[in-house]
Amino acid sequence: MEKTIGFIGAGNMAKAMIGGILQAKILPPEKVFLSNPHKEKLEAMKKEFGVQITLDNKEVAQRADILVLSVKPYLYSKVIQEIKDEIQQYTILVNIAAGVSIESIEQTFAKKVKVVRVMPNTPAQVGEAMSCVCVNKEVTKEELQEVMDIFHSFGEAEVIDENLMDVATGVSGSSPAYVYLFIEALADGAVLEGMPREKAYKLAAQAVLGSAKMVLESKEHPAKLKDQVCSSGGTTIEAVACLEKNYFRSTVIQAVQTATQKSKEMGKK
Ligand SMILES: NC(=O)C1=CN([C@@H]2O[C@H](COP(=O)(O)OP(=O)(O)OC[C@H]3O[C@@H](n4cnc5c(N)ncnc54)[C@H](O)[C@@H]3O)[C@@H](O)[C@H]2O)C=CC1
Ligand SMILES: O=C(O)[C@@H]1CCC=N1
Repeated sequence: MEKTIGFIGAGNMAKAMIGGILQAKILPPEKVFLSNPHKEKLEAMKKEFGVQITLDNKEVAQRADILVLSVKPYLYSKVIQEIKDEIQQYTILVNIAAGVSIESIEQTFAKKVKVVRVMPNTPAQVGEAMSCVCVNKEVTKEELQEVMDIFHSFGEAEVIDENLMDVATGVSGSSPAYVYLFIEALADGAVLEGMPREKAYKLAAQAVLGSAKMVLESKEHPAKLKDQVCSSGGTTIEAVACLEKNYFRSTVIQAVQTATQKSKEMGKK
């Protein structure tokens, strides 16, 4: 890719995306720019990835053709005020913040600006992200394709309507955390029954990975795949009954709803 990419904010999501981009070799580290107020954080990222670092957000805004605002949502308007005069007509601004709408960004700029809103997730770091993408009308089809190429380089990416961004946050942006809780709990159960912890994490994580792959590749309904595991009068149905009795699915449904509502609330502020 000819373009440069910049990240303002060197936190978890920037690290995951940079890791994914460099692993996929879609851009060399010299074309990746990164700013953050903490020198140590930047130096650690330089050491790990070889990217270009600076304490100056404006410098990244000047040098990036595609500029990812990877700061917390509440810092968006402050950072935009700081960099808005550095943005070129051709700069594509990528908004990855939970609850921050395209319209609110357009209003902060008070001039025409190309905005891509994305909800990625941290498995970007290992090339297995799920990113949901929408754009404003200033972004051309070719520019959307370039942005999609970046997000496809470290996982799956899909264009969705902006009104689905809050629920996309609930079901995929936030959900790696729920899955890690599940893996941790699976492993704790195994440790309780006497398995060494490291082995328990491996077994639990591989079971989750394999099951997810089955859903994606077989295209079967998850309930059918579940039925294939549950032998009549066997071990699994005992565990499934226990999960049902303790509101497992209902709790997960409520968790997705809660994250979605929170994203909506954040958008109203
Ligand atoms: N962590 C995740 O799984 C996901 C996060 N997001 C979004 O990504 C954005 C970043 O989230 P995280 O990386 O998790 O947060 P984080 O807290 O890990 O990273 C934010 C970084 O911004 C830096 N920062 C603070 N003030 C700054 C300023 N004025 N200029 C430049 N940098 C500044 C902080 O030092 C920190 O390194 C958020 O808007 C979040 O909603 C979206 C999808 C998933
Ligand atoms: O917790 C958050 O607000 C961010 C957005 C999705 C994942 N992390």
